[in-house]
Amino acid sequence: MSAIAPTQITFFEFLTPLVASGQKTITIRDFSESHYQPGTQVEVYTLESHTKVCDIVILAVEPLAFDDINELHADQEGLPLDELKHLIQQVYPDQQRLFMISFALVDSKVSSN
Ligand SMILES: CC(=O)Nc1ccn([C@H]2C[C@H](O)[C@@H](CO)O2)c(=O)n1
Repeated sequence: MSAIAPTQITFFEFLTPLVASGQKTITIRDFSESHYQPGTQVEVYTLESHTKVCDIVILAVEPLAFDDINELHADQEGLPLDELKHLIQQVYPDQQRLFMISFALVDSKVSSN
């Protein structure tokens, strides 16, 4: 039996401009936050104030070991590699088994035609 896919995701507020601008295209989470389904649309909220930021569509969810996080991941996260690894160690201490969630920004602009 498959679990119901989540329809919301939170990011630290300081990271949400990167998500809303389309610069951040992945996030690395632990197993408990890995149950997103490719093809689903997900609402993005700030963690601190639960303010809606934008919508994204999930492209893929893939396992990623902490030790395999590299410059390409940092580029996709919009963060320097050392900062990204430090942040992940703070959020998920001593967790080697992580998941890379790839996503695309949903354009919220409505055509006037
Ligand atoms: C509950 C919650 O919002 N947790 C997280 C976990 C991670 N992030 C960010 C930090 C890094 O940029 C990547 C990789 O973990 O995702 C986050 O914003 N919120």
